[in-house]
Amino acid sequence: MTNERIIVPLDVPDLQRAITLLDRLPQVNFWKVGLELFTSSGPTILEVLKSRQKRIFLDLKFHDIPNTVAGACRGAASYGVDLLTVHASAGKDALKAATDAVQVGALQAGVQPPKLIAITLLTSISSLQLAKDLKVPLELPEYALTMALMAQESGFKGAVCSPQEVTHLRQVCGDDFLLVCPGVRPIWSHQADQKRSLTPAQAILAGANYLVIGRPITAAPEPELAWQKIVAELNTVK
Ligand SMILES: O=C(O)c1cc(=O)[nH]c(=O)n1[C@@H]1O[C@H](COP(=O)(O)O)[C@@H](O)[C@H]1O
Repeated sequence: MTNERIIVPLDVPDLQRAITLLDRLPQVNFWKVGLELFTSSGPTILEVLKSRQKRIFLDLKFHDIPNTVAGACRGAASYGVDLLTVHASAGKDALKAATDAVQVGALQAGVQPPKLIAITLLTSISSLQLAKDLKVPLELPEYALTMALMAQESGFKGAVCSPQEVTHLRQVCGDDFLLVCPGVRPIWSHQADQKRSLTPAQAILAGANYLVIGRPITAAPEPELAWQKIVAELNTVK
C-alpha cells in the first residue's frame, strides 16, 4: 500500500522521455501529468498510462473565470483521470462551476468523474513571499486553511498543500478530505525551489493521503534506488 501513496510527476519535456521514465519505474502505480508534458505532448500520455493500468493525477491547475474553468474541467473530466487540480484562488464561483462541470464531462464521456482537488498555496512560496510579494495579510497557515475550506464548501474532494500545513488542515477539514502534498524532500535530497518541505515519513505522520515526489526520484542517478529508499522510509512509519 505504501506505493499507492506516492505520486510521481512526469515532469519531462516530451512523450518519449515520459515513456522512458514509465519503463524505468514499473513499480510506480500513480503518476502525475502536469503542465510541462501536457502542453508539449497533449493527452496521448493519458492513454499510455491507462494502457498500463496506472492511476492518473492530471495536474493542470486551472485558474480562470468560472465559465472558462467549467469548460476546461468538462474537457479534462472526459479523460477518465483520478485527480484534477484547480487553484482555489480562482474563487468560490469558479470552484463551484468546476464541481458541476466534472460531473457533466464525465457523464458525457461515460467515465468516472475525477476527484477535484484545490491548490491552496504553491509549495514554492514562503511566508515572507506571501506577505511581501503577494501582499496577503493573513498568516500562511490561515491562508492555506481558508483556501482549503472554500474548496471543501464548493464540493471539492481535497486540497494540495505543503506537508507543513497538513496537521492543521486535517484537524479542521476532517478525515475524508484528501490532502495531497508536494514539497516532500527526503533528507538526502535537494530542496531546489520547494520552500515548505518535510520528509516523506514526516508528511505521512502529519496526515497526508498522498505525497507527490518528483526530482528526488526522477533526477536521481538511479531513480529505482531513490524510489526504494523512499518506500523503505515510509514502511518505518506504517
Ligand atoms: O499541484 C502540484 O502537484 C503541485 C503543487 C504545489 O503547490 N507544489 C508543487 O510542487 N506541485 C507539483 O509537485 C511536483 C513537485 O516536484 P518536485 O519538486 O520535483 O518533487 C511538481 O510537479 C509540481 O508541479
